Order: sequence, then structure tokens, then C-alpha cells
Amino acid sequence: MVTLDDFCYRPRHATQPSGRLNFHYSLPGMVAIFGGNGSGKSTLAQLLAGWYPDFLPGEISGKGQLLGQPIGLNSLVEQSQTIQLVQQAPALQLSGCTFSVEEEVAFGPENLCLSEHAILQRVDEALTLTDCQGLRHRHPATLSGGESQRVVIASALAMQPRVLLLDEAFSRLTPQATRRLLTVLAAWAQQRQALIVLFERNPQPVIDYCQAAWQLKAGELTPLC
Ligand SMILES: Nc1ncnc2c1ncn2[C@@H]1O[C@H](COP(=O)(O)OP(=O)(O)OP(=O)(O)O)[C@@H](O)[C@H]1O
Repeated sequence: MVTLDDFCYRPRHATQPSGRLNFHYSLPGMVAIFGGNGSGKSTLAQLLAGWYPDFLPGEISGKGQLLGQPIGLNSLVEQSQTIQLVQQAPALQLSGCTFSVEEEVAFGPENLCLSEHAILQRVDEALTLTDCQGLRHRHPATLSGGESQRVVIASALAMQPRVLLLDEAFSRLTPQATRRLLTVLAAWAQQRQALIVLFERNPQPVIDYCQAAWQLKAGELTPLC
């Protein structure tokens, strides 16, 4: 599903040399990429999500493909049906134009021209997976940090993506809620034959739920397990 062969992204105003990344993964399930502050995790997640070149100006070289499509070929909107990215600041990812959590989670599927029944099914499933059924009728602006983080993940799941990129997406959750969600997400990926890539600073507790992991350091991806 993901192929990076000597893949290099050089931001337009880069002051330091960019590394060449090698990464291959074709199985469904959950994997992780770990890296310290400033190691380039978010940039890599954004590249995979389709931010280049519109939102990540610069140059790419080498081979970079996701689901058989070269990085940079399709726009963010075109990719949103198959690839979803959740970042660490939920407030930035809420649409800001809905009045309930239910409407917020339905926002993406409503843009896919699905029947009302199919949209409601997706919303129900996503709210259950993320333990958000109790928040269904709350206004998104009234949610706590952890609640909004779960709602943003629910919104991504409701798109039923083939690749789900989670960039420090559990940062506001308790260890208990993180473990519960990791268990649910690992099962969801297997059931849907989807790939979840977690981008995290610390291996624990994430690594216990992943079938493979890499370390991103000094512009290189090294297999950890
Ligand atoms: N390939 C690259 N070449 C040069 N600079 C890069 C490259 N990728 C990322 N950077 C720069 O490095 C900095 C850190 O990148 P990024 O935010 O992706 O790291 P991060 O691992 O997510 O950091 P944090 O954990 O602190 O959020 C940014 O200023 C970014 O523009």
C-alpha cells in the first residue's frame, strides 16, 4: 500500500539537507513510525495524505506511492475518500460549521453522495468505535480536548479510508482511553483490510498494538520490529 524508494522531499526554504526515505508496506493492519521532536513525522504524514504540492511546496525526488498512486498526483480532495489524516490538534480539524457531533461525523460522508441510510450507518459505526455515542447531540465547540480528539478520529473513520494516518492523534487521551482505541483500531484495520499508520514520539504503549514499526531519525527510516 505504501512504497517509498529513496524518496526525498525538500521544502522550498529548507536550510538543512533532506534525507532519503525507504519504506515498503503492503499488508492491512496497524504500523507505527516513531521519531523525536522535529524528526519530520508530521511532514511525512502530510506528504502521504496528499498535501504536496499545494500545502507543502518544494521538490520531491525518488519513488513515493500510496495505493499505487504517485505522491503529488492527486489533490487532497481527490484522496480524501481513500486516505485520511488525523493530526494532534483536534480544534484545527473540526469543520466549524456543524451544530452537533452527529452532523460533524456525517460531514465527510455527506459529500460522497451516499444515501441517508448509508450515511447514518457510517456515523453510527464511527461513533461506536470511538466511544462517542454519548456525545452524539453535543455541540462540537463544547467538547473537551480528549472528546474532540475522539470525534475527529470518528470523522476520519466514517470516510472508511483504505489508509488512515494518525499523527499523535491520541495526545489528549488518557492511557486507558488510548489503549481502548488502539485495540479497536487494530481490529477495524484487519476487518476493513485497511492500513493504519501511527506517527508517535514514544513507542509505549503504541508498539504493543502494531505489527511493524520504524524509527525516523536524521532523515532515515530504520525498521524497529
Ligand atoms: N525532508 C525534510 N527536509 C528538510 N526539512 C524538513 C523535512 N521534513 C520536515 N522538515 C522540517 O523539519 C521541521 C520539523 O518537521 P515536522 O513538524 O514534520 O517534525 P515532527 O517530527 O512532526 O515534530 P514534532 O514532534 O515536534 O511535532 C519542520 O520545520 C519541517 O519543515
